[in-house]
Amino acid sequence: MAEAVETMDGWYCLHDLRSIDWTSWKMASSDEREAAIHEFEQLLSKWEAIEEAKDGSHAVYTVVGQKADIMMMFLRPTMVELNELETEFNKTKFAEYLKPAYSYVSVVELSKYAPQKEGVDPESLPETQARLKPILPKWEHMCFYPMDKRRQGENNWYTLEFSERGKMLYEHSKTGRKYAGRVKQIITGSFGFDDWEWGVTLFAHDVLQLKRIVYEMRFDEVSAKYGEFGEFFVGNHLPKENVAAYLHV
Ligand code: VOV
Repeated sequence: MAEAVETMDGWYCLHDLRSIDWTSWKMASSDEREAAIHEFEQLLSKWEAIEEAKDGSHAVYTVVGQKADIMMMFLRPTMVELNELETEFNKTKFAEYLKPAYSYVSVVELSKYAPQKEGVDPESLPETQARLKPILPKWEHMCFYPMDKRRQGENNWYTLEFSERGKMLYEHSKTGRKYAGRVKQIITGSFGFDDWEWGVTLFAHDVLQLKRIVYEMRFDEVSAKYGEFGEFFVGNHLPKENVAAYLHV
């Protein structure tokens, strides 16, 4: 039997994607629209204060293509807080004009494949804690997709020895490191939480870097042999000060 890797788990994560019902948004009076925008901006300010206090983080992006219009990513210390935040958002006026497009529940995850230093618990290190409870970058572009590791015939990730998986992930990390400063990745685990095994969230200033890293990684053994991918979503940063202009009709 192959051995499971130990994981370190951080903040809980919700990717919440909605489509805007532009018809009913346009039919609303301008007062109603203004009130809905104002209330949403206030909620964004509340989320900013939570981020400032390092009690969570969030990122809001518009989505390119027909799969959704807005993509929100939330991180919170507990699943309960994540649920409360979702419910609070659902009760807003703005949410009345939104239709669910996709959602994904997971938790920020780091695995202990790398050799551990004698007597040092990696989870106690401040740099590990910063990665488990990250403040999401507000870079220009974001891409999100869920993925699995294949369990088919010859290619079954879950029957490979620990050392073999570790070696492949080390090779994977070498490809990733080439993109340092250009792509920031947040890997979230979703075993038991959602339909896929991991969520992959990538941030970039230059959108082409997202295409390049995903393409280049296809040639890493771990992705080439074992990667299975769900739907991809890509979008552009929507800062609070641009919300009113984005929703203007
Ligand atoms: C942006 C760069 C980048 C870098 C530096 C990087 C590094 C690393 C390291 C060091 C490790 C292992 C330890 C840990 O930290 O968990 C991982 C782990 C993981 N990765 Fe990664 N990854 C990147 C980027 C990166 C991308 C773009 C993808 C999507 C793959 C693709 O084909 O579309 C990905 C996936 C994953 C997954 C699903 C895991 C968990 C695997 C498991 O079985 O547990 N990842 N990753």
